[in-house]
Amino acid sequence: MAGNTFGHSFRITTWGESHGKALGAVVDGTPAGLALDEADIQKELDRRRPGQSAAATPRKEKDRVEILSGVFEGITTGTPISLIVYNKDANSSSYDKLRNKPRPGHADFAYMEKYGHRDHRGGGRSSGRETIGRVAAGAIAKKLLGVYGIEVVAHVIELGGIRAENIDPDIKNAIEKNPVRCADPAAATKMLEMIENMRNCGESTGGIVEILTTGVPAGLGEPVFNKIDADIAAAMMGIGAVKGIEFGAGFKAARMRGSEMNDAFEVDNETIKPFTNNAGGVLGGLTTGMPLICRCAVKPTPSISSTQHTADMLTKKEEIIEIKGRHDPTIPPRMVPVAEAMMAIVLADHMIQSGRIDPDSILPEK
Ligand SMILES: Cc1cc2nc3c(=O)[nH]c(=O)nc-3n(C[C@H](O)[C@H](O)[C@H](O)COP(=O)(O)O)c2cc1C
Ligand SMILES: C=C(O[C@@H]1CC(C(=O)O)=C[C@@H](OP(=O)(O)O)[C@H]1O)C(=O)O
Repeated sequence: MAGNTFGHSFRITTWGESHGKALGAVVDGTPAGLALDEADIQKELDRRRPGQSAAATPRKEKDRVEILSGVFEGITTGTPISLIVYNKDANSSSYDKLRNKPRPGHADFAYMEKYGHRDHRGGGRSSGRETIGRVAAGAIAKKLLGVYGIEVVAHVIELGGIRAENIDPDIKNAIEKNPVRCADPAAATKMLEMIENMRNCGESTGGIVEILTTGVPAGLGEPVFNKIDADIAAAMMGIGAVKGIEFGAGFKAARMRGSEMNDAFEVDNETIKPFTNNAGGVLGGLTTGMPLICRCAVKPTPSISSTQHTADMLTKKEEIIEIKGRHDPTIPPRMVPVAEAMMAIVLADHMIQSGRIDPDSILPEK
């Protein structure tokens, strides 16, 4: 399968570059009968778009989406859904000097080694702007999952070494109250100060994004290949700047005893369920019916304004660069809607693959 496409039964292809004419997605496999309009998709793109706060790149884009196909009279037809967002505020001049000088930590060098020719403006295809297509497609997946009571919420739990301690239980609303999308307001204030300090000294910072999914039925996934956790890991690792993923107790599990790690079972109203959720809602590649919990480690933004060593790929001479332009001082807050979208896409894919989507139940009542 080509590198621009993800999924099996619910399949997305993203296309476009950061400074090209437009970006978008083609979504294949949405069942017919789902109520869908541009507002459903715009709502998610508005959470992703740049230029909204001191925690994000100052590039100003409205990121207005148009649905080109696959929806008639506000209802999906089961045919490919094509989505487009035009670039309006690409400022490519700051990239002229970088054409042959790869930015350390970005994809410039690896793309040149693979293709020998690339759109260097704004990082081209390797830009975080590619996530427009993911978030637009994810909005459709979220709408579909909503019919079945499945909800995905992501939030920033660590940034620049500052950890969220007192997390508001109403994470979904709490994260919309601060630009770092952390559900602990005190930690969010410190994180914002940290971002500002880093920016002032030409630096950037990374962090951890947690993705929580509730309402997932037990038994979703496959037992050997296409394990649900393997598919989620591939989805999350496919987002730029993600360097690691863990489920439930995650890396801490390596230091736990079996008796601590195992989620013992209890019976509640004749329903068997585990007391605890160190497994993060997955055992044997299948969901357990407990909330799905995973976390992604996000590296610091590679484009920083401090001087850095690089080399000119034409002259083969060492060079010093100072990167100008508009960059995210940190990526985790911007990752939140993207990680939610990728989780929703994997779950919608598995719901469809396993025959759990009933076309009669998604058709809105007349
Ligand atoms: C939403 C989002 C926004 C990003 N913003 C920036 C940015 O402003 N500047 C930058 O240099 N990298 C940014 N990145 C990271 C690069 O896209 C990423 O590091 C690059 O593609 C190399 O991929 P890798 O880090 O996964 O190896 C962003 C990534 C995402 C997902
Ligand atoms: C514009 C967005 O983020 C961009 C992600 C990005 C990168 O290298 O990933 C680099 C910057 O883009 P440019 O240099 O083209 O202005 C960011 O502003 C966006 O997410 O919409």
